[in-house]
Amino acid sequence: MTSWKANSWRSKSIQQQPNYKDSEQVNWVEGQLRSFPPLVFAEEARRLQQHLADVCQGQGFLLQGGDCAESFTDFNAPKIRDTFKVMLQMAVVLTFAGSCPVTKVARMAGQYAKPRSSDMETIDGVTLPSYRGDIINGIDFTPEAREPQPERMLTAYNQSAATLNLLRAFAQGGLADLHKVHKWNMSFVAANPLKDKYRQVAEQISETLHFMEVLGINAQSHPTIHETELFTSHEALLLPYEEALTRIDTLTGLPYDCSAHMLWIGERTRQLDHAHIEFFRGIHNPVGVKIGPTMEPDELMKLLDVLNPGNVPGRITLITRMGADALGERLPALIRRVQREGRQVVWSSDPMHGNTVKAENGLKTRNFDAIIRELKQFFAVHQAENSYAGGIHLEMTGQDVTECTGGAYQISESDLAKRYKTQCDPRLNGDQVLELAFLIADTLRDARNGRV
Ligand SMILES: O=C[C@H](O)[C@H](O)COP(=O)(O)O
Ligand SMILES: C=C(OP(=O)(O)O)C(=O)O
Ligand SMILES: [Mn+2]
Repeated sequence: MTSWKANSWRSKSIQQQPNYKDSEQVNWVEGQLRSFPPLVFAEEARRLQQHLADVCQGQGFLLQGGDCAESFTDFNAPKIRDTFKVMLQMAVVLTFAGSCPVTKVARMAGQYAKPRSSDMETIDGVTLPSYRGDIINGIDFTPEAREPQPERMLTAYNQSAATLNLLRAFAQGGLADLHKVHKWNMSFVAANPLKDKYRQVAEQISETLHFMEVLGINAQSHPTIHETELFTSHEALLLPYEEALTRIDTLTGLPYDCSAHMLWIGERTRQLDHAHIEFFRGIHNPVGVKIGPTMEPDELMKLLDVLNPGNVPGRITLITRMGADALGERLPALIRRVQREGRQVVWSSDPMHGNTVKAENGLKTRNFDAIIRELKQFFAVHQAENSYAGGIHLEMTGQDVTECTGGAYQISESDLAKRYKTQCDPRLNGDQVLELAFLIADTLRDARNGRV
């Protein structure tokens, strides 16, 4: 294999990139980004990889989630706070159910570039380039907005820095206090129409916290009760941006993409001989790979050979997004091959992207039951294959949007337009995503007990 450089992807074929008109402006923006400080520290990425290595061994669980696409305009503290809170609330339920540490990785502070099914969009007979995420072009349906603008990379950097700053403050400044998070969960259960379903787990957690208090385990004796650790991630789609934030770590001398702790490769850009795989093979961050229903075992092995030649645990997270109907048929062969060849991977389930449908009114949506069905099948298939189902990957927000149908509040297709705010794909709202955590609590507990 040829030697790797942060820019060696440039000699390969590439998918899903913008066509910038002004290449001098692109060069200038890249120069600016190269001169800016990294957003994360390589040591943090190694720490996340260690957590993921534990998940590989069945000693933890990965919770990854956030917007499909972050927005430049809908950017404010309550929005960041609400998603942060709901992730913590889910993590408490999953930690309790699985009796294992839950590693939290947000799709935040950098999730701005979107691959699209079609390069063009047509509305009422007018055809324009598709929206590709705020780091590339604007969502408004006008020729000006849809023109890719390189300076958007600078806004994305600045906004990522501000988001990360607030997340770090929330994580360490007291908002993450375990007792507080549990109180929010109790309020969620009390208000939910299906409260009887969720009450038992919530009460068991209350009893456990009370027991800990009695033993003197509190925030004074154990400061970790008062804080948490949250990592960031996004799809590293826009390679000029990712290249410019790739730095040599002074401690190890190795290249890390310092735009986030974890980066993933999308389903549409994982061609073995293309640019994204070339870029990813050289960075040392933990890496996710989206795996759709067409993936074959041979191809998966080749991908792992390139991305993780040393078979290092925690380096690779395989994020399956096959759809509730295809997963049962497609996943077992991949698991068997991974096991037969002794490959170290975290298996995570994205139950969102294989279950997208178009509602009658034309809005993209996903049904809550289909999402739960894919998740439950993911756990069942792993259990049947004696493999460890190590994580979930969700498009979600803490806010009260109406983008996915179903859940206890029975959002119907006709409700979708009420608060449909996503920039790209439909997200689970705060209530739906907590329900999901409570609903899979038993499944996770059984899966982990089956293994022990
Ligand atoms: O988030 C993922 C993709 O960008 C998204 O699912 C593509 O959506 P599209 O089919 O509307 O292009
Ligand atoms: C683009 C995404 O997913 P996928 O590559 O799996 O379609 C995404 O996670 O938003
Ligand atoms: Mn998406």
